[in-house]
Amino acid sequence: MAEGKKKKKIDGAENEIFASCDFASLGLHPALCDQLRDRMGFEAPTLVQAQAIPVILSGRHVLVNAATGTGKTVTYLAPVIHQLQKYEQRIQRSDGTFALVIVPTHELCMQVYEILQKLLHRFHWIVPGYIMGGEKRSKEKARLRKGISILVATPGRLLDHLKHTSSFIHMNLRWIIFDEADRILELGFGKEIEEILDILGSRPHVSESKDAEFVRQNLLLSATLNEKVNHLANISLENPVMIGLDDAKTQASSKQVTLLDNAIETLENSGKAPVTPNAEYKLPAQLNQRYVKVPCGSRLVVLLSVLKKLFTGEASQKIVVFFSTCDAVDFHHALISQFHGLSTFVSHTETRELFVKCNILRLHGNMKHEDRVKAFNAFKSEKSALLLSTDVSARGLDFPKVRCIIQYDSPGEATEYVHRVGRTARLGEKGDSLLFLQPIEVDYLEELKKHGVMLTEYPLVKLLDGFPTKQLRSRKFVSVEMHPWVLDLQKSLESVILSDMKIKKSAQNAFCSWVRAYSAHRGELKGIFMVKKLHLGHVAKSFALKEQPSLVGRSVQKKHTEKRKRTHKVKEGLKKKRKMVNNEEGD
Ligand SMILES: Nc1ncnc2c1ncn2[C@@H]1O[C@H](COP(=O)(O)OP(=O)(O)OP(=O)(O)O)[C@@H](O)[C@H]1O
Repeated sequence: MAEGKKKKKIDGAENEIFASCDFASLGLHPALCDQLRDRMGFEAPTLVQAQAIPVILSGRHVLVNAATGTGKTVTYLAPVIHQLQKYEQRIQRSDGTFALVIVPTHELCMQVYEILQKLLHRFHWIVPGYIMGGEKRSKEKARLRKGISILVATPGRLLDHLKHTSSFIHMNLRWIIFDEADRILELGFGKEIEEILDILGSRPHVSESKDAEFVRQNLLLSATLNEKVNHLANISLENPVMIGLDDAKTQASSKQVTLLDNAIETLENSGKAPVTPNAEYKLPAQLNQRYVKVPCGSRLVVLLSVLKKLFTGEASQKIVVFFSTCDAVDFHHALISQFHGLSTFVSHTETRELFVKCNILRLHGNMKHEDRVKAFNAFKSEKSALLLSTDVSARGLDFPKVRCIIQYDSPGEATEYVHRVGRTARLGEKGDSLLFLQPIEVDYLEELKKHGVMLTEYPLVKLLDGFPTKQLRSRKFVSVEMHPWVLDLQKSLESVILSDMKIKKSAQNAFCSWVRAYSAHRGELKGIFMVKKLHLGHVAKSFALKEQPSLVGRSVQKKHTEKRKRTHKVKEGLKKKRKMVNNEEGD
């Protein structure tokens, strides 16, 4: 939370974060403005808030596209609260739900709910609430029966209650908001969303329950929009105002965006979302983006070396490492939490210390709900910690002061790259990101370039040369794989695996699911991340496994074929595949 943050300018006016106006001038109620200032520490609106809030207050449907960490949550919550507190007759719990916020993950659900609670402090008659997979249905039913004015929900659980909880009153529903709209669809919840919109009678031209006084207003928000959002926009928004979709227009207007008419006039579009396949994504200008080219077999050693360097250089810092599967998160968490470094080289006292000295947390969709909540809260409040995670953390989560994002397993779609790196460099803060690529994967940089994302190379050899080794070093450049530090560290890692059956099993599981996830890349990315180009022996090495690659490889291939056959039978193949990797998002 960027509480008490001052106005900030980065590299000139175009990267200005805050607008030169105050919340009151946007038309918000004074008590809400006090709340934003006193409780949240927000002195001025961000640019997107200044642009969008007046438009949302006008009642129009809106599609908002703004960079990660620019304050989109308050952009939609503040106008909704403003309108609800304005009702002549105070709304009551028995009136049921007035606003619905649909989000893709449990963590984002909790986060939005917490912000809501803070914003509603002075408006005690407006009741916030949440429903999401993992929670007890019976408790949620009881809360819905009592009445929730603003409800935050994941799509699967929401649909469940819409169908089976008769005491869920939604006849007064006025707002439906999709936060991280594209992710909800990517997770395969398109059908659920259509069903939800049908049940709520909220599709344009379908709804007959509209009267002049009580019009529906739907909002869609994301830092990245893709073709899927076009579809959602078409089925849920009616003649929407687009905010942030046309850079030239929005930047030109960003200085005097406080007037509603001006904002609508300047930003209004035809009503069809102009999303092109190669749309440029907005990234925080102050984000330092790099990639490191690492041969497959040396990946684990390089990851640990980078982490060691980062945590040694700056003892107090927060780093997130993204993996493609839950098993990979579990394995690396277990390994890093017990690895003490080079067994034959460091002194006795040193070996007692962890190789990467920090609090190590993990977060993924296969964890128990309570453990997810614990990890999420811990990483939020820690001053220094390492979070190992799947993409369950990639969207919308606002962990304060994250210094660096490491994408150890590549993200796939460029949109996912943007959201992962968006966990750092929020609201004008500094941030670094590092993308791991194997030499056979470097074409991925071209893929990112198509979306205006440019990375510079990380000096890997310099990093490796900075570590001590037993062997005398020749002056000549040796390959990364043959670097003495890499050889020594790899040996030590392999000895940990050899001496502990439990962690060995975890490494094998992680290896198998990693290969499965690798083969699940879709579309053009299949041509970059090709399983057949992988050397499975080297992949095994990257899990510190010494096993013959063919043994593990065969079982993986067999499992993979079986899985494919099963998946074919399931209608919604995409949903299945994504859940295999990330599990339980959106339910
Ligand atoms: N006007 C403001 N002044 C100061 N801080 C703000 C303001 N508005 C939002 N913030 C803070 O900025 C941070 C980012 O906000 P938020 O999470 O809403 O961004 P976002 O655009 O939704 O990001 P993402 O695309 O990653 O979901 C939060 O810590 C929030 O508290």
